Order: sequence, then C-alpha cells, then structure tokens
Amino acid sequence: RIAADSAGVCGYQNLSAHLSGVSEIFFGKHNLNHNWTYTSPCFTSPDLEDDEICVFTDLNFAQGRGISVVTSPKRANVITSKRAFRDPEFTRGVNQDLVRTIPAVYEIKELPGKGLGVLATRLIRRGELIMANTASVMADVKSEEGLSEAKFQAMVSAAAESLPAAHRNAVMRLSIHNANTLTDAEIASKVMAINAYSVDDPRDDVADPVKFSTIFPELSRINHACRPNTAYFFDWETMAQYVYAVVDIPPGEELSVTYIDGIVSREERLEKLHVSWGFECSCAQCTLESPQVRASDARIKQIKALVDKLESPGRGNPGMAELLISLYKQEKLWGSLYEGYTFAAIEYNRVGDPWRAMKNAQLAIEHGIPVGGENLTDVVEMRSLAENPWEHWSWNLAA
Ligand SMILES: C[S@@+](CC[C@H](N)C(=O)[O-])C[C@H]1O[C@@H](n2cnc3c(N)ncnc32)[C@H](O)[C@@H]1O
Repeated sequence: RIAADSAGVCGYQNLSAHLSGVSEIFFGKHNLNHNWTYTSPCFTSPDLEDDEICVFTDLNFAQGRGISVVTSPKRANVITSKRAFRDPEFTRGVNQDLVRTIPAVYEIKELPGKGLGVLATRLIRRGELIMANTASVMADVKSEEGLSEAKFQAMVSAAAESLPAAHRNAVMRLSIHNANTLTDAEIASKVMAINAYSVDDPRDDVADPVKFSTIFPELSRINHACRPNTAYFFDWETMAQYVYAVVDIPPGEELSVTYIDGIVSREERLEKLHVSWGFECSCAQCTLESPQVRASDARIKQIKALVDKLESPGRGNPGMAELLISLYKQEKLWGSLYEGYTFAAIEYNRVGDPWRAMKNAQLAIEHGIPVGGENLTDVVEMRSLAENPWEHWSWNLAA
C-alpha cells in the first residue's frame, strides 16, 4: 500500500509544499510488491489518462546506496520484481564510486571545452570492466510527458533529495552546464536532462513497456565521442549500468561513450548533439580536417549499404561481411565490430565454410560481450553457431 506519510524525508516534504493545493493530488490504493522506505502522494493529469505518478524511495537498496523512482505503482512493481530488489546480496560490490574496494583505473579531471571528463590511469584492455553503477534516480518518460514541467521538476527533485546524503550529493553535483541561480527543483531536472541515460523495458512482448530516464552518477561524467572507446549496457537483474572497454585504452586517454547513433554523417551527428544534447561536439572524429571527413562520411554510406544487403535474406556474401568488418575498423567503430563478425559467421556458414564461420562467431562473442553482455542477441546466437555450425539454421543455406 502507498503510504501517504512522508514526514521526515526532506525531498518529499518539499514536494508536498510545492504541490499543496493542487487538486489532482490523491492517495492511491495499490498493491505494491516491495517495501519501499518512502512513497510520496500520487499525481495524475488528463494527459496521463488513468495513470498516476508517485515517487518511490528505497534507502536500503544496494547495501544502503539507495534508489528513487518516479513512476506509477504498476511500473514500480515491474522494477521491484528484479533480483536486485529481491536479493540484497546480489548487488554487493557493483558500485565502487561511494565506497571503493577495487582500485579505480581512471580519474576525473577538468578538460578544456568539455567540463569534467574521465581519463584512464593505466592501460585498460579491451573487454575490461571499467565501472558500474546501480540506478540512482529513475524518471518514467510517461511522467515527463504527462505532468506539467513544474510537477515533473518537483517529483524528480523529491526523488533525488530523498537519497542518502553522499549519493544525493553525487547526483546533484552533476553537470548543469554552468547554470546558476536555479532552485533545487530546477537543478534536479537539469541534471536529468543533461546526464540521464535511457533505460528501456527488457520485455519485448508487453503492451505497456517501461522506459526510464536514469541517472548513474559516476558514469554520467563520461563525455561523448562519435568513435567511443567504451560501451555500456543496462542489466535489469542487478539494475546496474556497466561500462566496458571496446578497444585497448592507453593511460592518459579520455574514456568516452556515444550519446547518439554514430553511424551517420558528421553533419547529422553535430546537428543531433546540438539539438538534443545542447553542446557543440569537439570529439576527435568531429574535428577532423575536411578530406578526412569526406572519407569518413563515404565509409558510413558504404557501411549502411552493406548492412542493408547483409540483413536481407540471400543478398549477402562473405566478401561483403569482410568488407564491413574492415570499414568498422577503419572508422574506429569498435563497438559495432561484433555485428560485422556476426554477419561474417552467418555468411561463411551459408556457403558451407564451417571453420571460418566458427572463427567469426568466436570473434563476435568476444567483441559483443563488452557491448551488451552475455545476453546480447548476437552473442547468444553466435554461441550456438560456434558450438555446432552444421546444426545452425544458416548451414549450407546458399547451396
Ligand atoms: C553527461 S555530461 C558529461 C560530463 C560533463 N562533462 C561534466 O562536467 O560532468 C554531458 C555534458 O558534457 C559535455 N560534453 C560531453 N561530451 C562532449 C564533447 N564531445 N564535446 C564537448 N562537450 C561535451 C557537454 O556539456 C554535455 O552536455
């Protein structure tokens, strides 16, 4: 049951103060499958139809690190069905930013034109785990779309402020683009807008999928590069986002992730980062000289044409897949290489060459795990091909 009593929680008190007198406030009666430390009053609006949005905080989550979620009671139940909530030991050691037991392989420093950034302090090998954070503040995209700006800000602010002090400070100190004279509620929503990652439903067969903007305070210090040296993925069982190296990273090099789809022309990338993210990208790929930009854009065009052919049944061949792998390498699209190896494994198997198929399947697995973990569709598929190419659906298909 949702407890309307939020006394003692500074975030929730502010929320109540901010919204007192708002007629849509009501206290729902819901079966919650988790014992949240605090639950706020719930709100609705005509745009939300019969949905209602509340703030849920669990101070005990992940060995006392805490988590706050702005969502409906129904979607809160989807989250709390995960093992991270059911088995408190499951998240032990995941977070290293607040209480460190493993030495960090990076440091956070001020970088010209980018604010803070993260630099490698030793050689980080491809495939190494660099950092991981359980979710801090999760804001349901339906709450952002359905509530007024003021209500959304108040709820996100209440969510952040209700976290334990060290965790709350790590969230509230994230980049807000040098904005000053903001209220706490405005800071919290700016932190969300500039730093949140999208976390989507793990189930692909549901009518009401969950989709959250999510803060991971440590990861949110990593700047964008169109050709990043790390990749990240969210694991719904630990409720954590993991960052892995997708190429060897020498000491002193900046760690980067991509905030956008990098397989588009430089012009489109700059436009997207400007419009959606509000900054002018100064990554190595965006600051190339014109001849290199033209060469890079041409490769991107060729990559797209090849992927298009390789995805259409019967239109690809091993040569196309080998060319795609080469183009990914030339473009330093390390996080996409596993797709090239997957296509190559399938194409070689289709023409009845099991040994090259197995070699490429192994490479797809090795390059895919840092990008999406063991459950990545291509990793699962390539495991079955590598084990027995003759029994795989693609065997000798071209014959
Ligand atoms: C998620 S934060 C990254 C960490 C941030 N630099 C900080 O100081 O906390 C995103 C912001 O960092 C800056 N940034 C990230 N990547 C950048 C890039 N490639 N070029 C310029 N600025 C960048 C932009 O201001 C962007 O809105």
